[in-house]
Amino acid sequence: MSKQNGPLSSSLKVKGSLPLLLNNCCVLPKTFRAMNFKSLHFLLSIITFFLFLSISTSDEDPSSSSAIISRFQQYLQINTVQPSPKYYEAADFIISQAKSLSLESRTIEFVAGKPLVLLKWPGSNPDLPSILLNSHTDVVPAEHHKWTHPPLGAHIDSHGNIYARGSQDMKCVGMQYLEAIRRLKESGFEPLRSVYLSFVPDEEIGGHGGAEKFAESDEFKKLNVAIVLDEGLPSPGESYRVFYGEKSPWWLVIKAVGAPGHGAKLYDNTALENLFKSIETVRRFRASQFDLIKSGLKTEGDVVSVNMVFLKSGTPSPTGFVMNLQPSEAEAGFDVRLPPTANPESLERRIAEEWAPASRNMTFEFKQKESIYNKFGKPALTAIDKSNPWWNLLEEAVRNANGKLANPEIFPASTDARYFRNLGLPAIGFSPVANTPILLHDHNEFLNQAEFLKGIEVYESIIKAYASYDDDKSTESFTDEL
Ligand SMILES: CSCC[C@H](NC(C)=O)C(=O)O
Ligand SMILES: [Zn+2]
Ligand SMILES: [Zn+2]
Repeated sequence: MSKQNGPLSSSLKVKGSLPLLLNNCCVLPKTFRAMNFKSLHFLLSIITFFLFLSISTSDEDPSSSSAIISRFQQYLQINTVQPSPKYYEAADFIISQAKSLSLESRTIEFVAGKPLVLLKWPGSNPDLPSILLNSHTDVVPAEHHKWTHPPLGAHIDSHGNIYARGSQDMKCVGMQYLEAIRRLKESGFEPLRSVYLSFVPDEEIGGHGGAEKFAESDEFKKLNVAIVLDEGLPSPGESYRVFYGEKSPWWLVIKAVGAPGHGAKLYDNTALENLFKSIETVRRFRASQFDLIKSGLKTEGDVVSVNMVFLKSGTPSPTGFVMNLQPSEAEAGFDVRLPPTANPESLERRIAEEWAPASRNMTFEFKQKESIYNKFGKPALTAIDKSNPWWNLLEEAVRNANGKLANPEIFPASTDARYFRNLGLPAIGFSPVANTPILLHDHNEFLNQAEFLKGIEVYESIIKAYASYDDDKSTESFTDEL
């Protein structure tokens, strides 16, 4: 299930080619005479190509901005798009990075074909609980033809914006962790606590084959984790958004049945009429929640969100749908998200009584229904006051890196952090990406290279503060109720 990773073949294989090529250049005049124009041109092209490769791969300082950006581009170019991510390519890349940083690495497959790469920077005091920096390796699909630049190209435009699926969600964060560690190592910093990095599969499809199994595993218990950092969201403004909890997904399907009949006939209780009554009710509820945000009474993280994601009905025919037949069945799917402050019992009653009432012959089922509570029966929230030293350390570390945190929020969707919070562990959602439009799962997802580099400094400050934190209280087991 778990394997220690052995040495990988070097990616700098062209390193020794330069002296050989120079030797060749010395004999060029003799060779010129023997060659026709075509073969000379060919030879010169080869020389130029290898010279370029030698310069770009061997001589570049690995800590230079261009080398850092180039590694980020390489990671973005690996096709880890759901539903067929090339996980082993991503794992090989991460392990090669770990090797260049002298980090220990292990690959664990909780589900066959879905490797989770776990890296370790050992701390000098192994008795102290550790730090876990989590990121997922998979990305959501993209509609290639609707992008300005190919979603797996990692093209950098004239403004320094890097276009790629995963540039915000969340290959940026995975690479920023690694680059921050590179900088800390170069500065001679030695961690007191061990720092782990988990690169997990399948977050975008629920995390069941990745973080969920990891959090439940004995391997995870042995890490003795004190605090988890995971993804947040980009901030359009100057301040970094930060998340101490998240909403729980309830993926709901409502089904209506009714008497079929002629498309021209007006009668009650058709399946689609029944369904539309429900859709109207759901829309009124949605509007009431949205109004609370619009009026400033509540924030996005405080309300229940509900959005219709599919509508299914009709009688198919070879040319489309039968147009003069009212169907006997119809269904609609809703993505409902509950904040940790919601009352799940009351929402479930609302669904049964108002959204899908049996009195209208309606039924409902959940494709996904996650609890808002952790395993101790409490809302899965990370403390953001003095009781949580990791929160204070984060605030201070971001400040020390000349950054500013926005007011902490509830993440409006779901992340793998929930699996760690469910254990009672503190987990903070944070992507050090400011001044950037939120383009997760959108067309033309991009991240500016300067913003990416700035985020590395922020993590450098955070990892340094976390890995140096020496306090007796933090040695308490966090698998106990907080
Ligand atoms: C419910 S698991 C799917 C996870 C996904 N996360 C994000 C950040 O988009 C979501 O909230 O839909
Ligand atoms: Zn993500
Ligand atoms: Zn995502």
